[in-house]
Amino acid sequence: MTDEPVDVDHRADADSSADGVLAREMAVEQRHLDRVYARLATLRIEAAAAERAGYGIARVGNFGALVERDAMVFHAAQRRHTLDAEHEGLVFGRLDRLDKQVHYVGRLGVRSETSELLVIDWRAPAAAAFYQATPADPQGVVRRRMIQSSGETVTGIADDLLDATNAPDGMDLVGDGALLASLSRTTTRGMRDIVATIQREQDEAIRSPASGVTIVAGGPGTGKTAVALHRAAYLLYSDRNRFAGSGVLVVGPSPVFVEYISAVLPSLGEDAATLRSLGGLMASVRPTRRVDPVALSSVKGSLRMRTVLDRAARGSVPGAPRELRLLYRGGLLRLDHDELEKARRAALPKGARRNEVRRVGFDNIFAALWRQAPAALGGRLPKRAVFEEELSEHATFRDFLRAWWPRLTPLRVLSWLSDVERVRRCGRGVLSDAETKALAGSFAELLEVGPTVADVALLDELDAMLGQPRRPRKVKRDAFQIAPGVSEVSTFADRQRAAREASRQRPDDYRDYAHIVVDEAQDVSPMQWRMLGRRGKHASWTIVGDPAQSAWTGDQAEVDQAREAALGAKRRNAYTLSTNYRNSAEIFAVAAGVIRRVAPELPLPVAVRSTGVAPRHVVVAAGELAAVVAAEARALLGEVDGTVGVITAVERRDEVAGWVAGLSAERLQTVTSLEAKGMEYDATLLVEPAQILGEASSGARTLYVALSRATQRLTTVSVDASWLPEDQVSLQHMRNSL
Ligand SMILES: Nc1ncnc2c1ncn2[C@@H]1O[C@H](COP(=O)(O)OP(=O)(O)OP(=O)(O)O)[C@@H](O)[C@H]1O
Repeated sequence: MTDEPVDVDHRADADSSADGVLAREMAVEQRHLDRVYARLATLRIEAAAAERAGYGIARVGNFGALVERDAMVFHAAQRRHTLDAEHEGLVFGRLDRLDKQVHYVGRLGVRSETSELLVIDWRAPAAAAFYQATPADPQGVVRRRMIQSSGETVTGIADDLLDATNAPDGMDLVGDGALLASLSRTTTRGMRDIVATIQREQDEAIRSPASGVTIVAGGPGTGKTAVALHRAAYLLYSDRNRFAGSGVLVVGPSPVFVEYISAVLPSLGEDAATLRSLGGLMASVRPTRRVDPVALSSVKGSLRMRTVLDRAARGSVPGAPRELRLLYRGGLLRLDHDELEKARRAALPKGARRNEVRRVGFDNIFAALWRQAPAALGGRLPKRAVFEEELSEHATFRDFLRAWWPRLTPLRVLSWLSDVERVRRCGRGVLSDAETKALAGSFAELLEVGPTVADVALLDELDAMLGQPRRPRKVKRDAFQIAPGVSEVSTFADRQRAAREASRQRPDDYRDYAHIVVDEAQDVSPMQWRMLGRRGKHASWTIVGDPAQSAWTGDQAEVDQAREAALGAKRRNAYTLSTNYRNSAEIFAVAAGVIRRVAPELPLPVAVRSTGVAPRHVVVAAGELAAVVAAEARALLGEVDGTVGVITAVERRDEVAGWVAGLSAERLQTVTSLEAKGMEYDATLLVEPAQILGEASSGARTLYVALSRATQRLTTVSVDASWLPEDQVSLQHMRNSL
């Protein structure tokens, strides 16, 4: 990499007023941007042509040509891919270094036709100083400049002087902080990348070592999700073969959340990561919106369910034949219930997978029948091979085997647990009476209504316990067969291409990810950790979460145990984020008041932005709730340009959604307190917060989440105002009639 200085223009005789300096500096940056975009246009044309030509060379097929093709196709394909990505804000930073070099930082690296470095990719080591340098530790940077642009036009610049002693004469400083400007912008439906304003503590977590387990903690709005996504992009950049080849899986709490974050990686030019919600990890299962009560989902998430499921998976099949009676060669062959049970148990030693040892069960039946055949058949007894062959073709016998040891699906086994007596048998010693009844009741709805999110981890566990029926093996495709007759494993371009191909061709139940990012990790249950662990046996991990926002009401020791088992003995790298970039200070004060009541010692992040607008707490009579909620939602839509989130207790969601139906569908979303996890809106309207508080023993933490979703406006509407922190009571607006 050459670090030649690029064209810098400091004209001493120019206008020295603030506006004059700003205009001059913006013109300097505009000239650079023009150069970059012109170069980009050429590169785009060249890339398309080079790729076509490169594959033309490949068809010639000799070794020298392949090497040449390698270079051409690699650069061309990579370029075309990145050049086609979104380029708004392509160049967003500039570093003036002590050694007089000037580096521009942007979404991708761009060189001039003479290999001069016009832009450094933000993920490259040379760009790290843009995020990490401070006046206390300038890292060789004299001035850091943020460049804002719209399309291809520079719209603003903002400077930090990092090394005043070494600043050259005539170095101008302009602008206000770009971070605060970016925080005050309007929220759209999707999350946006923060590549231009990543802060130092965030950058350290993003660039944490690729191997091992990176753990990022921090309160609401500290950028944990943003860090997790930028880290995925960083890993894909730093070792594309490994991470794009075997895949990066990003897991979030809900489909609403996954939709919210889905645009961030593509905006960074990365589309190789797989995004899934916790309920969407099994390709064959789609959970419904049915939600388990918090206490029940803690039972379903508990490791105790392993015992229950294991017993269910190994138990007898409901409705299976209790005896076998077979007329064969004029004799009666008969196995009673005890003999059938013996054959089943002998085929299922501990750890055996039922679908995989089906053949052993069948063999046991043949053996038991053969033992009694001499007595039943006398002189008509054939040789054993003939006996087995004839039985295998005997229709009644085949029907019996199918009914006695069917191929089982996880859904079928779980639905057996709708029978309360079976749950009692399978749960002996691990489930209370109340838990037994609640589980059976919930599984009764499984076949009719569909599984809940917590059921998915149970189905996945059963899938692992039951195993796959044996299937003929498919011929394995050679990932490095790049074209018919052209096969090689040694060139970078091929690996690159194979990696991209691999991500497209990954099977639905793919499990061998190179890296797994888990967001909102505080809400992952022990059974869900096991489900994640099965998908990353050889993976490195990024775990992002905030224990204070957890809705888990079960045994914390179980969570720790399951999580440690999933992550394995890999090295841990821990980071803590301390600034809340989302909430205005006024809004976060309400959330802080709620969490302080249950966790007075908890370190809380600092909200850096103040809007001067106090949250609005409206107290109404029960009969007025619907009308006031609709009126307040309408008011918020008028006050902010962006999104409004209406947040309710789980059981009220549909009712409240009905109250605000008809208001802006693009800008307003009604979500439950649990769906609100990780989300962000310009304004939020909390309906009856006391009900969220009372939903479960984790109610205060869930209310803390709900109260910390808004960037600009927070309104609460309560019939029961007892939840209000004391310092907020004076702000409440009593309202008895409309
Ligand atoms: N360095 C930054 N520059 C600009 N915006 C930022 C920065 N860091 C975070 N943000 C913004 O702050 C908001 C909160 O970030 P994010 O959702 O990642 O926080 P979080 O820690 O995951 O929050 P929570 O735990 O509450 O879900 C987002 O809008 C994000 O874009």
